Amino acid sequence: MITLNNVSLIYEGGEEAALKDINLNVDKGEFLFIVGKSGAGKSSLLKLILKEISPTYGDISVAGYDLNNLTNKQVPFLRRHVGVVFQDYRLLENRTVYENVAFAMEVMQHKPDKIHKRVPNVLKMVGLKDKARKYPNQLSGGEQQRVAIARSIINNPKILICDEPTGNLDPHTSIGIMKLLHDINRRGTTLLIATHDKTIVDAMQRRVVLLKDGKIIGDRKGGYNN
Ligand SMILES: Nc1ncnc2c1ncn2[C@@H]1O[C@H](COP(=O)(O)OP(=O)(O)OP(=O)(O)O)[C@@H](O)[C@H]1O
Repeated sequence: MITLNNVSLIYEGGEEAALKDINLNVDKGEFLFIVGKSGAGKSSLLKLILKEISPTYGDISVAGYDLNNLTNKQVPFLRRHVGVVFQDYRLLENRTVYENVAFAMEVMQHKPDKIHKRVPNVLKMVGLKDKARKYPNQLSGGEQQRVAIARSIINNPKILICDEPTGNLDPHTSIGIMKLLHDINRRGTTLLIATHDKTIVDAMQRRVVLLKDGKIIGDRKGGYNN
């Protein structure tokens, strides 16, 4: 589902490579944590997979797309297959929970009756059925993150990428969010989570890729320190 072959990334003006000779293969349906200290290269790796940036060297393929040969016009086709969740939720403040999630279907030009059917189902799945008419500032951080997750999966992506999804949440709320992501993974979505959060990595006991100074120095199943 995702393959990186000998990928290196040097930012413009950067002295050292942010990622160095990365080889990574993620199969369909996998659940993967990417961990490492601040500056290790986690966000850069996710940005490469989303084609927000391009590698200096190496090949990347995502959901069947060869990213080196993808034109700017084709990037939206890749993004249809890849949902994203950020630490800071990035919700539209002047739209309700329902509207935030529906908007992601509207931009994909789904028909209104399909939107009216699917949005309540996904809100129910993330535990927000009763909050559909609320605005983001009327919700807790955990609830806002659930809206962001609902929005990220509303178009059934093959891959879900999360950058520090529990970064702003307390431990109890974080575990709730992880259970939801686990559920989404069990339904078949390939899941990549970049995180510092040792508690959730230890709790889940899944594949953990450890980055240090832009290199993969560990790749095995278990807790944060394995
Ligand atoms: N736009 C940029 N231009 C130049 N250098 C960058 C840029 N973005 C990141 N870097 C550098 O690349 C390296 C990796 O950064 P990256 O953000 O991928 O790390 P990270 O592991 O996600 O860190 P954090 O956990 O703090 O988010 C760092 O040395 C960083 O300073």
